Amino acid sequence: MEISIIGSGYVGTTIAACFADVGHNVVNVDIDEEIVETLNSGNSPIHEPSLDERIEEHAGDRLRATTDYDAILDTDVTFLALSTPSTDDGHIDLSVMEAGAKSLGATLAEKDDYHLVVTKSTVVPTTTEEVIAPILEEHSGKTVGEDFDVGMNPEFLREGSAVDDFLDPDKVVLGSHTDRAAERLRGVFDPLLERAPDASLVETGIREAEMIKYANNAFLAAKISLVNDLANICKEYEVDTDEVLDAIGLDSRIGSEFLGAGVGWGGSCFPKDVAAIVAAARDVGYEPAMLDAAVEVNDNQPVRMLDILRDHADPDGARIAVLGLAFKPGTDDVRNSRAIPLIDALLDAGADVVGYDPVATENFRDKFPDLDYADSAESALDGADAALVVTDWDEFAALDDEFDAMADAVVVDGRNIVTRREGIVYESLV
Ligand SMILES: NC(=O)C1=CN([C@@H]2O[C@H](COP(=O)(O)OP(=O)(O)OC[C@H]3O[C@@H](n4cnc5c(N)ncnc54)[C@H](O)[C@@H]3O)[C@@H](O)[C@H]2O)C=CC1
Ligand SMILES: O=C(O)[C@H]1O[C@H](OP(=O)(O)OP(=O)(O)OC[C@H]2O[C@@H](n3ccc(=O)[nH]c3=O)[C@H](O)[C@@H]2O)[C@H](O)[C@@H](O)[C@@H]1O
Repeated sequence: MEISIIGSGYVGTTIAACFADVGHNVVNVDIDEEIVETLNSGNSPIHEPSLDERIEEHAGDRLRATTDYDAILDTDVTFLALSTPSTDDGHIDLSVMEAGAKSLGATLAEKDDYHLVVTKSTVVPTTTEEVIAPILEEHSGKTVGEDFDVGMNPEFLREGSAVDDFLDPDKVVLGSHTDRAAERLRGVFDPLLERAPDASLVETGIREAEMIKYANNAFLAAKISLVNDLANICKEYEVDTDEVLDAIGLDSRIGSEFLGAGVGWGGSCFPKDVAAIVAAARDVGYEPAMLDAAVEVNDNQPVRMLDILRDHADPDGARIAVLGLAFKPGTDDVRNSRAIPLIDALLDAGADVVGYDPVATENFRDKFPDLDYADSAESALDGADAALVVTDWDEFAALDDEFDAMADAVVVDGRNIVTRREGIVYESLV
């Protein structure tokens, strides 16, 4: 099938390379010329395991990129993979989606045959039908349901394992309203589903598909917050948190994944998506008490971590090593990293902070240009009065003698990964 993808960021690039991999011809349309050039030269504009090889293999053949929306005219289906950030009050910001839909609509005016437009981005229920479709109609002069259809296909990939997650998903969710749209969407995913026989296919309505994405992310974020709530109680009662969580994970109704207690969830999606669905709920007069609580628990984990630090060291004037700046291991992404509220609070308290991360230092430097950065965990710890472990990188779990070089070997572990031993004052957050 001929597929066009608008937006070649994290999601657009990954799905383009993977669609090419399963045999489709794919064109990425992005306004960023550098991204387009990078893709056309066979390289990946983002860091993601096994993406480079796929782009190198398919670029110039089944995969190409352009800044020209006219490329859409030769395709059967267009995916909108544009960013959907938050406004200051937490609502979804649709301005990028609206701009993309306008350009797409104007291009579709020139298309003679039927076309399918699929929202891949995470959008609140009704957006595809009540925002995107009317823009497409206005700018193309065509009628939805007659000349073209809209659909919704939420994405569940994770950063750091995006290619594997996309090619071997738990489920594929296809939202549509007409048989014609459903059939074309199935045609896109058939070759992928043949290669991933364990994946479930969920065919549903458009607003259901939109809500499934939020329900998925909100459930996972709330699961971590509930785990953290329980872990905080464990700590107060001096109960071994790991033993409790391992045991509850054996109940198949609970499951053992996403039970990692600690300093909480960050990243480019959980915080903005939970905020967006909470704001959308309030817009229709519903108070989402569970989701509010999930956010409150998450916001409070860094505060608890600093309280624990204060039990052992006064941050004022102290040199504090922060180990881990990425929002999770395996990525250089620092968006909404838990390190941000922690470092803000440490600086407010008068601490002299030194940060270290195996790969995310440069991205963090953009946010905190004046911070002191170390080029290894060892040098961050050298002479420090205390250390906070914020990201669960394997190399932090392996630290040992390096703690002996600290002025005071106080370690507060926000991810429960450091091995407790003689000679260090060790306290885990949970
Ligand atoms: N990043 C992730 O891990 C996941 C993201 N999502 C959702 O997917 C959507 C896209 O997210 P990302 O790929 O992370 O965004 P991104 O910000 O990485 O990429 C967006 C791309 O769109 C391009 N762009 C902006 N305006 C444009 C226009 N008018 N025409 C053409 N291109 C334009 C930008 O240059 C950029 O390359 C969001 O709704 C996000 O919530 C869903 C699952 C996973
Ligand atoms: O919508 C999205 O963009 C994506 O958001 C998350 O993926 P991602 O943000 O890449 O990373 P996760 O592995 O889910 O981790 C998110 C945050 O939760 C934290 N986390 C995760 C798991 C856990 O057990 N405990 C925990 O604190 C991580 O440290 C991280 O800060 C979802 O897992 C994806 O399914 C979804 O597609």
